[in-house]
Formats: sequence, structure tokens, C-alpha cells
Amino acid sequence: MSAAQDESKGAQTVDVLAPVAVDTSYSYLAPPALGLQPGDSVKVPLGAREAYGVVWFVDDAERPRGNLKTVIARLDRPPLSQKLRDFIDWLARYTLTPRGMALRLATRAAEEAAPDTLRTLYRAGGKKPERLTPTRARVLEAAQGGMAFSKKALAEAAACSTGVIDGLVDEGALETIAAPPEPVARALDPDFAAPVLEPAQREAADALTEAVRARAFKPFLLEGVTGSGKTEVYFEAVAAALKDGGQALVMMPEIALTAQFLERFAARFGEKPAEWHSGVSERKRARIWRAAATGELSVVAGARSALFLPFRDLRLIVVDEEHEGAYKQDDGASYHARDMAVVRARIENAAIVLASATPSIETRVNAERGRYGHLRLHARAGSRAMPLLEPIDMRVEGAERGRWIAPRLALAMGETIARGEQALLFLNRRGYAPLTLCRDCGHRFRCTQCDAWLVEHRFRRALVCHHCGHTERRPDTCPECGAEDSLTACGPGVERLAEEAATLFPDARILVLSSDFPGGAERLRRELDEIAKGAFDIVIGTQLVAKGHNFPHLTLVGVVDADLGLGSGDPRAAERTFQLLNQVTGRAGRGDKPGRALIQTFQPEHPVIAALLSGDAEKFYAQEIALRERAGLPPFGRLAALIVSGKDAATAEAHARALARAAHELPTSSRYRVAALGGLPEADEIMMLGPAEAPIALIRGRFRYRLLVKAPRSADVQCFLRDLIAAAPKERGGVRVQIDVDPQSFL
Ligand SMILES: Nc1ncnc2c1ncn2[C@@H]1O[C@H](COP(=O)(O)OP(=O)(O)OP(=O)(O)O)[C@@H](O)[C@H]1O
Ligand SMILES: [Zn+2]
Repeated sequence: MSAAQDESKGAQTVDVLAPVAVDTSYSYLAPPALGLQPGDSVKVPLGAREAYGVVWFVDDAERPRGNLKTVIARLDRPPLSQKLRDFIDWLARYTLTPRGMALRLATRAAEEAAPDTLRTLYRAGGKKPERLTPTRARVLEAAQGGMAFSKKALAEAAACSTGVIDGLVDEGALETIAAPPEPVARALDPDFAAPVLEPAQREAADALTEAVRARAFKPFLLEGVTGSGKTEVYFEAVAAALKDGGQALVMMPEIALTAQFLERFAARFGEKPAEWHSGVSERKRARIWRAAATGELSVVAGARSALFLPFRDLRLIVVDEEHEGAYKQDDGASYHARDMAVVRARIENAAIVLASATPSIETRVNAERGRYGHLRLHARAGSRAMPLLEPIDMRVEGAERGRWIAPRLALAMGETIARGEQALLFLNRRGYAPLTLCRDCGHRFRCTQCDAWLVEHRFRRALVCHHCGHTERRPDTCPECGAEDSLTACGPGVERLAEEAATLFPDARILVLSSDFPGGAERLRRELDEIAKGAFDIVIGTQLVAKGHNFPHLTLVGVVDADLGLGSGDPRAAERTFQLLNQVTGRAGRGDKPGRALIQTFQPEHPVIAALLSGDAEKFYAQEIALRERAGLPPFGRLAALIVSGKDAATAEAHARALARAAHELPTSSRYRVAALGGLPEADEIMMLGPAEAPIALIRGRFRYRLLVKAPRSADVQCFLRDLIAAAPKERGGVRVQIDVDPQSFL
């Protein structure tokens, strides 16, 4: 026996998945000394380089070796649990994402991690300094008692510069010690400040805590009107998970903005939860990742990517504002975080709560059919009333030309401000004006890379494309005909409304809240906080202000254009508008005083507007659900979109046509049936619609065509899509095909 053969004796064969855009794992030999288990992280040779990967499968039996490469090393990283690996496999299969990319969602934070560095702390050193100034005395006094402090904390405590501390170290009056980094989250106390719940809240909270204790998969819809105290209810479920020593994940659509949520959490549990979103530093995210795996950390509040954390003992997932479109991730892997949260909860045997004042149709149907427990709060907490909603019919009492605030809304704003209360104007449009044109020649400013108008942003003195970010200076003369002073802004954005409000109320403190101002999330957080404290009389904002915020002084909401969004051909337009308008009007009257909302519309009789005004959500859901059922739309049928794009319109279109043809030429399958071209489809057949030019036909210089797959629930859509891609001609000439299972956007 040669030495090499001898060495391989007892070696394992392992399948390793690398977090790259491939679907398959590769086999390697692993020296027995590594003792590899599924879930372990390893370094392996991959092509010409070394890559990081996760062991998916271990085979201890002798296997023909071929010329397998050998695992280089095992990394010191908590293993990925079987459950998390199952979840990754599930997500990859369902969304048709390469498995490696799905794995990357879970390991990215760990990969990018710089090693934990030790911190330098300072404490009293025993020697007396040669010169004892009053400042130095203060430092030494602060460092009394053997405790160690960071340089910054010590300097702050003694109100001196950090140079003073360095001087004291040089003289031995202070000494330095190396300490591990601060914990990513402090221990939470489930009994820190338990609230007194109202009877309806109590009942819902009891159902949730019972489910958490049962350690079984149990989904709930927590449906409660705006301000009904849903947060306090699911906090009780979090408390139950904590009491059992388990972990909880609270997902929010705009976590970066929800400082208020973190404060409320701290008031309930004594400390803030670990926060997880793109604004958290890489190093910190790596530590949270590890702490979730070791169980050192118990609650994470995070954006959709928190769903992939390696929790050791996950007992509860809360998806707050479950209807939010922000849960759909569309670049890279395309998945719906709310739906995937339900899958993860099932795999983890955990309870899951989907909370909303206006649930998605999908969730609502699941609750009605008994698949989800349905917990309801019909009234606001603390005997507060729902806001009074009134329409302003813009056909008869609209604003004068060039203005957007109707007289009756202006009047209400004036009264509100005079009482020392706040008014909110809501318009879901950033910038100053959505279109700029030349009065002389009719020239319209368009993006050269996208099928879109350039939006004027007057504060930034620029014309901006909202699809690709292209920015140009607004010229003084028309680039087409050269006319001077001929450029006109058409239609309003929030900046233009602010101008109008300032003319109407010159003394009012006005704030425009928009995500495109410099300062980012930090600035928005501060501004939201200032609004809550009453620092402004009039707040003007896009959907950013609609979401889950609590502004106690806000009593009037003016919806400037309720019809915006209803006109699009999007199958979800009605649902989305209903949700958004409910959310935004729900900001009124959450404090001590009652709220009121005025809705400007050109079509007060539109079913969505009528349902909103009547406060009859039941009627809206009944109508919308019946409509979807008749049309075979989700959740009664399934949809998947194929977006074919290319630098050249003809090539992209040709490929889209080839895909459509391929669908009809697939061999028969037992998993699905494809409707014949031209004829009426049978109830159990998949329909292939398109290709059609996408509503936004050009984005970032790429021409786009869409195909829509409409399938009955009985069909295996994933299988169909996989067969279709395999049968389709190869993507050539820069053509890309993007698959979007359960699409939310149809643009
Ligand atoms: N039992 C209670 N007694 C008194 N006040 C309560 C109670 N529960 C909740 N509140 C208060 O009611 C307000 C609304 O609660 P919360 O923000 O939880 O509502 P929500 O249902 O999440 O609303 P939204 O869907 O609009 O975000 C908060 O100020 C909260 O402190
Ligand atoms: Zn553009």
C-alpha cells in the first residue's frame, strides 16, 4: 500500500456547497482528522482558487475516489443547522434560485466578517502621577473601584480630552487591558414592564403565548385596526419565547427607520433587541450572526435578510405589516420574505404571527380558510376613536389651477394648526414635479436609459430618473428649441406641495420627509422623532410617513391624490391603494385628541375609495377575494413572471418569443399541463401569456419583455419553469432571463 492510499483510508467524502451562483454542490475528500459534520464550514479548492463552502452531506462509506480534491481546512464557525440547510434548499427550489445563491443569503454576513478585535480598556494603575492637575484627578476618580472603561467613556466622565488619559497611562497611573468586544445584545427581561392589556388584546396574546410554548408550527394572522395595539400583543409572544429560553425574530419592512420601535421594545424588555439591516456595520452583523448561532442573543429585529440568520432555537417569527411590498426582494435572488418566513417557521417548528391592519389578500384567505389562526382587534387601544374620514370630490370642490390643496383641506389645516396640533399631507411622489416640458415646442425631459420621465428635484436643482438614478442639471433653456424661460413643471411632488403649504401658511413649521434627501436613514430617524415630539405643524411626505409610526400630536391627515395608483393595470392596484390609504389615515388621532382625514379624489364612487370611506374593510375583502377567485389570480392560482431583457430590443424580443414557443413544445408531464396555443385553457392547465413589452420597456439601457405564467394551484409551476428553461434556446447576445415566482410588481 502506498503512502497516499494509506492516508486516504477512512477519509470521508463530503459534498460542499459554495455560496456562488451555481446550483450543485461538489464532492471532496476530507481527512478523517477533520471529523466533518453536515453544516460545517470549510475551505476548499474551487477551480484555480480557494473558496469557502458549507458541508451539505457526509459519506463515511468507501466511494470510488476518482480524482477528488481534498478539503483544505475546517473553519472555526458555528455549523449551519439541518433546519437552516433545509430552508435554504427549499427556498432555492421554490424560487428557482441557484442553491449557492440561496446559501449566500445565509452566510454572507459571516463571510464578510473581519475577525473580532479586542478592545483596549483603561483602569487605575496603582502609581501616582508626578503632577496631579484637577483634570487628572477627575480621571483617576472616575476610574476608581477597579472597573475598566473605554477611553471615550473615561474622557467623557472626566470631561477631558483623550490626551489626558494617554498621559496617565505613560506614567503608570492608568493601565490598559485587552477585553473582548461588547456583547451585541444585552439580556432581555420578559417581565421588565408587562403592560395591562385590554380584553381583546389579552385574548389574542394568550393564543400566541400558548402557541409559542407548544413548540409547534402555528401560523396566525393578527389583524387589528391601526392603533389597536398589535405591537403590545406580539410582545407577549416574544416574552413567552424568552421565558422558555428560546429566540424570536421580529421582521419589519423599514427597520432602519423604526427607532421608535426599538425604544418601545426597550421599555417593555429593559433593553433593545439586536438590530439587523444594511445600515448595521459588517463587523457587527458578523457578531450578531455568531450570537444567533450560539444562542447568546435572543431577539433580532430586522429587515427581510434577518430571515437567514442561523438561529439556534427559534420559537417565534413576527412579520409586522405583513402586507408590505418591501418584503419582496427582487434583485439577485427573488423571494417574498413573508412567505419564506412561514416556510422557515414550519421547518423550525415555530409559531409565526403575521400582523397588519390591512392584510394581504393571500393571508386573509389563508385565515378565512382556517389555515392560519385569525386573531382580531376591532377597536383602537385606550378607547381612542378611529379617525373620521371624509371625501373631497375634486370635480366639484377641487383646488384652483396650478394648486393641489382644495379649499376645504386648507381650511381644516388652518384650524388644526391653530389648535396647536399637527397636519400631515400625504402624496406618494418624491421630488418637485413628475414631468418637465417646454411650453413652446412640447419637448419632454426623458431618461435616455429608461422608459421614464425625469422627475424634477428642486431642492437638489436636478432632473432625476427614478429608475436608474440618472441625474442631470435642469437647464435654463429648452435643449430642443432653445426657447428661454419656457420650461414648465407639470403635476405635483412633495416638494411642490411644501411650496404651496408655505404660501398658505407662511408661519407654519413645515417638514418635507423624503428618502432622497442627504443624510439617509440617520436623518429620517431624527426627523421622525422630531415629528413625534411636535416640532412641526405640517408634515409632507410619501409612503415613508404612512408606515407604523406613532405621532401623538397628529390629528389631521390630508390625502392629496387618492386616485394615484388606481389607474395602473397592476392586478394588485386596488389592494395596494386600500392598504396604503388605510395606513396613512390611520396616523391621525393616535394621541389624546380625535383624528380626521380628508381624502381628495376625482372618483369618490370607486370601490376602493368607497370601501375606505365607509370603514368597511370586510366588504372590500369580500369583493376583492371574489374577483381574484373568478380570475384565478393568487391565492386561487399561481403566477410567475419571466422578464427577458437585452441591450437590443429585437434580440430580447426574439428570445422571449422562443421561450413562449418552447413552453408549447414541452413533452407531456405528469406534474403539469400546458394549454394549447389559441384555444381556451382547461381549469387544470398552465397559460403562457405574452411576450409583451414590459410597461417600463427600457430600464438602465436594457429593453424588457415579459411573459406571464398563470397556473392553477394543482400544477407544479417550479417543475414547469425548470423544464422550460432547460428546453429554451441558450441565452445569447447579452440576453438575460429573470424568473420571478409570485411576482408583486408587474412593471
Ligand atoms: N392596553 C393598552 N392600553 C393603553 N394603550 C395602549 C394599549 N395597547 C397599546 N396602547 C397604545 O396604543 C397605541 C397604538 O399601539 P400600536 O402601535 O401597538 O398599534 P398598532 O396596532 O401596531 O398600530 P398600526 O397598525 O397603526 O401600526 C400606542 O401608543 C400604544 O402604546
Ligand atoms: Zn433612467
